[in-house]
Amino acid sequence: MVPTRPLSEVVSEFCGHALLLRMVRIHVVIGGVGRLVPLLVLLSALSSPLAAEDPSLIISRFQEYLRINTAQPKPNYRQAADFILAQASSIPLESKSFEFVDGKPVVILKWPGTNPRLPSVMLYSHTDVVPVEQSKWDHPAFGAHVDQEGRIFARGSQDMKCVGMQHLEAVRQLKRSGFEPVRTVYIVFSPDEEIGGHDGAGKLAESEVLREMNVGVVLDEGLASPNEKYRAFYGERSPWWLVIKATGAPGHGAKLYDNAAPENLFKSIETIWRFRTSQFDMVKAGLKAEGEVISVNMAFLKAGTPSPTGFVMNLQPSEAEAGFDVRVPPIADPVSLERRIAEEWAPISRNMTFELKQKIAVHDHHGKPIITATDSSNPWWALLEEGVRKANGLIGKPEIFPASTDCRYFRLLGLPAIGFSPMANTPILLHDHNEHLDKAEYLKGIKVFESIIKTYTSFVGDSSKESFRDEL
Ligand SMILES: CSCC[C@H](NC=O)C(=O)O
Ligand SMILES: [Zn+2]
Ligand SMILES: [Zn+2]
Repeated sequence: MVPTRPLSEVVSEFCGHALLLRMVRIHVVIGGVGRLVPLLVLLSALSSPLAAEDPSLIISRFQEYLRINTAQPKPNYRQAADFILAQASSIPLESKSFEFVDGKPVVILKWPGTNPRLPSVMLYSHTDVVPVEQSKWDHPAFGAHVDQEGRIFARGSQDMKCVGMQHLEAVRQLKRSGFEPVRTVYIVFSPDEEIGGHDGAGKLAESEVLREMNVGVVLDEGLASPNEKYRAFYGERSPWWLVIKATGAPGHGAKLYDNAAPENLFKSIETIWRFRTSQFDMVKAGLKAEGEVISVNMAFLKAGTPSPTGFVMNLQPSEAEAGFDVRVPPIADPVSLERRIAEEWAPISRNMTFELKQKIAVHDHHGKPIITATDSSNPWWALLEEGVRKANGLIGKPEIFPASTDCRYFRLLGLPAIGFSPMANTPILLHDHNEHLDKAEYLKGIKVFESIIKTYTSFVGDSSKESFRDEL
């Protein structure tokens, strides 16, 4: 069909680009009007640097990632890596996958800067998620269902597949807009954070691969904020996983006697709980933030003599133990905490022993807290705030992350690492049932990252403060 209007007018409506109009005229002369339809398709692709992308496509890519079941203890890392690599080639970005440990890929995407000598910006996320109790969810945890209010339900929607995809989408959009970063940007996807990150971030941090990336700053995960201000984290508490064990004489269930194992364990639990209350009270009173106190929570309680029908009921057991997840802030004194454990929580005088199954260092090898500076000695903090502000976002005061993240591996190298997941006005649902994130909030987060990436990669000031090599 020959169009009833001049071809140039149709095309002008379609993409509004003078250069392309000229190309149309040339092509029409060569190929005739019969080629109009494929030509328009071609034009729409060529004109994409100017067009904003359909949000439903952005959301469907997020859903696709959420639908990959990467729950511990059997994450499908292969499928996740394939998905990320396909995304990279569609942007396009250079990509490489490293298996420091077999079957646990670290995928690294690269957007080269115009000045590759400047330290790079690393946008970091983990690909694994925690397991789910599906029966307690209203929607399939790996279905990425969007409800009527626009909430996307999936394990990982907050922790932290949202952030990984936002990094990608922000770069995709910036590239489309024609933006050219001065600094190189790396987008890194790592395995195993939820089980300690030893085979992911741990291996990357000690590798030559990281040295060659010449990283100047790391952005990793933060937490959702129930109010309008985003949260940013400069440090985190160290997990100490404590098991205390009591022993005592066994005896008849009808006999009252001192120093039975359960009694000894209970005395410790009472002491530990008084300590827990004292810490929690400071948070409740608003004197300290959650990340600034030592938290202690019971993980398990174990005693009793098993029988085919349950437990032997008329026998007082000779052993009893309890496990605690203790979280130690970087400002706490780890030596006095360990003394407290030995002297008050598991004293030998009460036939008690203890073991720290996990004891992540609170201080670095100089005996200093493992934290990222938030003052003028670290330009990246103020630049983060600037990037958020330029995207019309609000950001709260620097915080200590209450749990643990892969940031610690990079901070230990002396690199500035900031925990930041742009989710405002969002309930904190990481590791919870019905984890979800609002569609609009997700899309807003992409804009925030675009602004941060622009601000970070355009910053060319004082690189003398950036090098971490002399720390090694
Ligand atoms: C021993 S590292 C454990 C890491 C884990 N990270 C997120 O939840 C955490 O429990 O904080
Ligand atoms: Zn996480
Ligand atoms: Zn987590």
